Amino acid sequence: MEPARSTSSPPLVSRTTAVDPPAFAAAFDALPTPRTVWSAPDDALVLAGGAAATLTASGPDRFAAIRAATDDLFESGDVHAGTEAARPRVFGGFAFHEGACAGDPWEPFPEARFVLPRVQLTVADNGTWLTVTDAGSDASPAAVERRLDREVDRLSGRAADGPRPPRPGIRGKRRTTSRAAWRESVTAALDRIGEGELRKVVLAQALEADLESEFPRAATLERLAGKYPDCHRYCFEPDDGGGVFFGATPERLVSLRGRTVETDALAGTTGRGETPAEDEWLAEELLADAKNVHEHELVAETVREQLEPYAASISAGERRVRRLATVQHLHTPITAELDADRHVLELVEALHPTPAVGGLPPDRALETIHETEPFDRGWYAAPVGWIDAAGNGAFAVAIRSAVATPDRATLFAGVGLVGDSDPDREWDEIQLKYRPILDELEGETAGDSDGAGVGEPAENAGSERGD
Ligand SMILES: C=C(O[C@@H]1C=C(C(=O)O)C=C[C@H]1O)C(=O)O
Repeated sequence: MEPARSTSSPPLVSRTTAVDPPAFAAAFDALPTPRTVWSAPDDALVLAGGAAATLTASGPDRFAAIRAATDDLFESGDVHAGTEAARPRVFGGFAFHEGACAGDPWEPFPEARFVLPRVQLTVADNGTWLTVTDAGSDASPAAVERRLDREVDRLSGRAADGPRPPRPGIRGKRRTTSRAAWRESVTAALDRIGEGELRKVVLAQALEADLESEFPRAATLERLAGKYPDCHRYCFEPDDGGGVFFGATPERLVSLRGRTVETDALAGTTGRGETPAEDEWLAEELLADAKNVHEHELVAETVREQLEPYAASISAGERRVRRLATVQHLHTPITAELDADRHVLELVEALHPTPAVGGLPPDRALETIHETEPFDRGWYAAPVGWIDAAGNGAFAVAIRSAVATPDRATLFAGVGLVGDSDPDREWDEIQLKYRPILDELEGETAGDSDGAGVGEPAENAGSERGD
C-alpha cells in the first residue's frame, strides 16, 4: 500500500462570512480548480474550489490511510466558521476497488482523494456563507482574512454571466459491451448463481459519448439539480482539471452524526409509466415482484449484518417505492445507533461495496465483476462524500454518473442479477439508468430556463410511496 500523502500539514486556519448568494454558474466558473460540488437533500449545498490540502491514498488500506490523514489535518485548527455547515470538511471519494483507476478515463483519479477546499460557498438554511481556508506551516490568520475579503468582492452576489449554455449534443456513441456479449456474460453469471457459487452479482456497462460542443460543467450540474432535487449531486475535478466525475445518485451509502447512522437499501428497479396510473401500477407490481423483492432483501439484510458489529441498535423502515425521473426503485431506510464513538470511514469500509453494487458473497461477486466487465469502474458505484474534524460524514454511492472531458463523456450503469434475471430486461434497465446523464448530453429540448441562483429550490421530480 502507498501511504496516505498530505500536501500540507497542520495548523489549519479557516474564516467564514455571510454573503449574498451568487448565481450558481457564475460562482462555479469563478472558483479556482480543482472544484467540488456536493449537494444532498438533508445537507447544505457546497460549491468549492482550490485545495488547502489534498489527501490521497491507494490500495486496500486506502480507507484507513485517509482516516489517519484527516485526523492529522484536523488535529489543530484556528477556525471561525460562523455556522456549522461551513466548518472545515474534506470532500472526495474512493475507487470501487484497488486497481480500478488504471485505465482510461480514470488515470487522473487517485484510488482515494479528498480535498480541503481553499474557497467554499456553503448554501445552508440560514444563509449563504463564504469560507477561505489554509493549512500548513505558512497558514496565517491575517493572510486568510485578506483572501476572504478579496473573495467576497469577487463572488458575493455575482450575477449570471449570460444565458445557460445548451446541452452539448452527441456526435457518436460506443458501448463497451455488445448485446451478444451482455447475454453471454449474464448467462455465465446466472450459471454461477444456479450452481450456488453466487447469490447476486451487479454487472455494469460503460457508454462513451463524443460531444458536439464543449461539456458545460456548471449548466449540467444545474440541470441535474432541477431534475433530481432529492438525490445526492456531486462533482469532483481531479488536480489536472481536465476531466470531471459527476452525477446525481438516489443511493446513500452512510451518514454519521454523533452516534446516529442513516443508510439505505436501494435495489430492485422498474420503469416510469406514461401516466400517473401506469406509474402506480408499475410501483405496485414492483412491490409485489418476487425477483425484485429477493434482490432487494439481499441488500437490506447484508447492510444490517454489516452494521451489527458497530451498533447498539438497528431499525429498518418500511420497504417502499422510490420514484425518480426515469426509474422506480425498492427502498428501505435503515438507521442505527452506534455502540461507541466511531469514524464515518469505519462504516464506509464496512459497508462498501453493498450488494446493491457488488454482490454476494462479496469476494466471489468481485471476482465475477473483474472477469466480466471490459472496463475500469474507477469511482463509479464507489463511496463519495465528506468528513469533518469529529469523524462525522456523509457518503453516497456514486451511481448515475459519468466522467466528462471537454469533448467526451463516459457513462456507467449496472444491474443486480439474481437467479431469475432475464438478460434482455436487464439490458433495458441499464439503458434507463443511463438516461439521467444522457438526457443532459443530448441536444437541446424546448423549455429550458436560464440559470438559477445557488441553492435555489428546484422543481421536485421525485417522490416516495409505500404499499
Ligand atoms: C448499479 C446501479 O444501480 C443499483 C442497482 C439497482 C438494481 O439492480 O435494481 C438499483 C439501484 C442501485 O442500487 C446503477 O445505477 O449503476
